[in-house]
Amino acid sequence: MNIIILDDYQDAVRKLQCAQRPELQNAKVFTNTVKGIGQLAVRLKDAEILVLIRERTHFPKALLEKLPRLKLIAQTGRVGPHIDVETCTRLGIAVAEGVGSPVAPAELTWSLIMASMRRLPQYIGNLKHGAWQQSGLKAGSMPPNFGLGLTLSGRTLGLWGYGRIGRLVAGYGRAFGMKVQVWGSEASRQRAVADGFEAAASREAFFTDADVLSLHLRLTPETRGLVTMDDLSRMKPTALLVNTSRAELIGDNLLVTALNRGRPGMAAVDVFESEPILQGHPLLRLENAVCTPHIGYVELDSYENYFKAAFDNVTAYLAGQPTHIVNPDAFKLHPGL
Ligand SMILES: NC(=O)C1=CN([C@@H]2O[C@H](COP(=O)(O)OP(=O)(O)OC[C@H]3O[C@@H](n4cnc5c(N)ncnc54)[C@H](O)[C@@H]3O)[C@@H](O)[C@H]2O)C=CC1
Ligand SMILES: O=C(O)C(=O)COP(=O)(O)O
Repeated sequence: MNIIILDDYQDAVRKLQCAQRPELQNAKVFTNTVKGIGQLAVRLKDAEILVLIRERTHFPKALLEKLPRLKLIAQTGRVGPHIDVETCTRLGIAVAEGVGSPVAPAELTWSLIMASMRRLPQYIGNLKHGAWQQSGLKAGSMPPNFGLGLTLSGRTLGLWGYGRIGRLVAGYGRAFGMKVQVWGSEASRQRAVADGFEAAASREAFFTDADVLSLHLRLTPETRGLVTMDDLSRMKPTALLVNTSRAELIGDNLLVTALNRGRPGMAAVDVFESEPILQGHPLLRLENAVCTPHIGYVELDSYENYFKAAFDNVTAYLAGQPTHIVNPDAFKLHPGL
């Protein structure tokens, strides 16, 4: 089988020692992302199995129809709107998802919360340049009171979304003595209440009350642009907004405008509308923004469970026992694989 692995710019394949899986030994690995349909069609024309590392390459109908040999797309993580699954089913292309553990992204969220609330990136950066700032950061162009961090205990942690990651983040918040308030769908709020957390009384109260507000939703047509300027302008000038989910829930420009206005006072983000972001991106220039390069799953345990899950799906498919297929009807075209 002709196997192509796309977008491995975190070197997951080598780190997983895929070379030791005989079935993947001859797989062609691309580390750079190509976006145009024409270029992709050339790159992928012989592919029978495609492994997608994350979701950087999109597979709309126009591209899928140009890949006549394709039988399987195996994706790290959940299959999102970047793959036209309906077209895949019609063309007999099976799509498999490889779900990882929510622990690593939940822990990254907490790393960002703790680092940001105590201004660690700023202190560490300044100390490297010789500034011993034991009595707080110098105000400079930063919002008032930004120079002193805040403790978490007794403060309010607002979580929009209570899925696999949100739920873990809530539990860690409880361990820090925070008051956890959940907003989101009725079902999410009910699950949070069943776990002993509070549901926010209203969307307005959710944004007004939070000292730390973190988003844990999936990006869908309904959640794109979900957070508005109205929401952000209700936030406290001392509050921290965290986004490890998807940039499009807010939009980079809106967030930059809100941070420039000082509500919220600070943001910590792992996700951007276009990745990798370019040097000079406005969020990188803001003193009250802490940015990481989409590293929710970038740590050893995840490489072993998250990326491995996608490769296991390829191995199972090749062994004639496909696993984690989201569109089993695709097999109607190729009953014997
Ligand atoms: N920065 C990074 O590297 C990573 C980012 N992510 C992102 O984090 C976000 C959250 O991911 P997860 O927590 O795994 O998503 P999830 O699918 O578990 O939850 C997402 C949403 O679905 C709702 N939901 C989940 N189960 C439900 C149920 N049984 N009933 C009703 N509603 C339910 C949740 O309340 C939440 O609003 C996503 O946007 C994901 O793409 C995930 C992993 C790594
Ligand atoms: O890698 C990411 O950023 C993801 O969002 C993957 O999360 P998922 O495994 O799709 O829930």
